[in-house]
Formats: sequence, C-alpha cells, structure tokens
Amino acid sequence: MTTCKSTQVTARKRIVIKLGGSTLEGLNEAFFSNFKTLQEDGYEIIITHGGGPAINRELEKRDVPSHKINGIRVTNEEAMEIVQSTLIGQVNPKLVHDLNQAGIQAIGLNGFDMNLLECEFLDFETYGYVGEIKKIDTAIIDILTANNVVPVISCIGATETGQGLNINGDTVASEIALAVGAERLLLVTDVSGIRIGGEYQKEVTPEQIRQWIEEGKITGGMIPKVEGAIRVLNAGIPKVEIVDDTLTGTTITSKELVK
Ligand SMILES: Nc1ncnc2c1ncn2[C@@H]1O[C@H](COP(=O)(O)OP(=O)(O)O)[C@@H](O)[C@H]1O
Ligand SMILES: CC(=O)N[C@@H](CCC(=O)OP(=O)(O)O)C(=O)O
Repeated sequence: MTTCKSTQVTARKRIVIKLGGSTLEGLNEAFFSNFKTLQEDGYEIIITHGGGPAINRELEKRDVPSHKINGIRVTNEEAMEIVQSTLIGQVNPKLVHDLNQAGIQAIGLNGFDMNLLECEFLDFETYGYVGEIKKIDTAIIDILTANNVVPVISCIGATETGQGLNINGDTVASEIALAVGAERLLLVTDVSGIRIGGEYQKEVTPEQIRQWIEEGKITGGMIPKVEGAIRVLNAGIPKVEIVDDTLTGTTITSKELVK
C-alpha cells in the first residue's frame, strides 16, 4: 500500500480509535470522558468504526445470506449495497450525532471522501466485493484534525472507477493508524481484550498471538484485530490495545519482530 500525505507537518500526537459495531449501540459516559481526557492530553483523535451487528440485521431483514471467513464477510453485489447504505447511511451519522451530543466536534467520512481509501478487489472469487486498501490520502484527516474536528471514518473503500467495496473495520483502523503515523491504536470491542483459557490477557506478544491462532484459541472477529495489530507493530508503532469501552483490555507489544 502507498500512502499520500499532505505537506502539513504535525508534531502532535495522534491516536486512532476503532469502535466495533458491537460497542456502537451503547457507548457509555466512561467512554466519552476517557475520550475528552485523551484530547486534553494533547492527542489528535481519529475514529474509525465497524457496524457488523447493524449490517447483520439489514441483511436478515432482506433475506440476503452472508458468511465470514476468518472474520472477513463474503460480500455479494446485493450485500454490498446493504453494507454501504448501512455503514454510511445509518451507523456513521448515528455515531457522529452521539459524539457531537457529547460535546466532541465530529464529522463523518468514508473511503470516497477526497480519495481517502483507494482500493482494489481483495480476491473477487473468494470474497466478492471486499476491498484491499492500495492508497490512503490523509489530506482530509490533516485538515480536520488541524481544526480540532474528529474524523469519523466508516470502512467503505472506493475503486478508481468508483465502485464501493467492503473492508473489515479492524483492517481500516490499522491501515489508517499507519498512514497518519499514529502513536497509539485502540481497538474498542465488546470484550475486555484477548481471552485465553477463560482469562483476559494484560500484555501479549505477536509470537503468542500466532500460536493462539494456530491452536484455535483466537478465532472469528478477533483475527482481523490481531492481524492488523501485528502489521502496525511491525511498522514501528510500539503498542496496540484491544479494549472494552472503559478502555480496559489487552496490550500487544512488539517485544520481538514477526515477519
Ligand atoms: N481469544 C479471544 N478472546 C476474546 N474474544 C475472542 C477471542 N476469539 C474470538 N473472539 C471473539 O471476537 C469477538 C470480537 O470481534 P467482533 O465481534 O468482530 O467485534 P467488533 O464488532 O468489535 O469488531 C468477541 O466478541 C469474541 O466473540
Ligand atoms: C469485509 C468485512 O468483514 N467487513 C465488515 C465491515 C464492518 C465491520 O468490520 O464491523 P465490526 O467492526 O463491527 O466487526 C462486515 O461486513 O461486517
């Protein structure tokens, strides 16, 4: 993937926070107050989000079957229209509204806006209308964060010809974190981090993660999170956190480098 950065040079600390679809329906006071503390600590915040449960509901309503392979939704043409309209038309404005109501200036974006997420098909035969990010143009993010506005990015990418493609929310979060040179990546989800043998783990390494995937102890929606985390760590971002909406959970640190 190549990254287009605007000429603006910023010395400010950046944090990317990804909100999983399962958390979006009940963000609590603690979340908003943690959010404001991060802003007061000098972080420029960039939000990305998923919307899996809302998408599932819409697909069910219209009797469109869908399934996932390792956390990635196989998306046919009909499902694609539903995914795009649900994320851009429902989930994104609801989240932007909630943030604005909490006194946080926020604006909604998707991959079409100023060529934010340029994609190609990941593997049409296997996944259908799922995108692989080829280029991120951070210009709109720079403009907004320079003006203390929080970009809220939904995980819809666009091909050069203007076809919308579905991208997993965790993948968008990690690629955006890399493109904006984030200091921290927080993946907020419905569990308090990685749970192994019934216990939430406080700190883990990429090597442990690889082993747990092989052993079938990390599955489903946790897989794109940890895979994105490893990519981000390998690129030099020191830690990735998988947390619940009180920001409690697992820290993944790069104590050793994984290829
Ligand atoms: N080892 C694990 N520890 C914690 N959660 C796991 C693990 N393996 C699989 N999961 C699943 O991953 C889910 C989180 O992923 P997902 O449902 O995609 O959330 P989100 O919508 O926040 O992206 C958890 O609810 C849990 O069911
Ligand atoms: C390709 C792919 O898997 N897209 C995801 C996009 C939404 C998402 O990632 O939502 P969560 O963050 O709530 O899981 C999907 O269709 O469910």
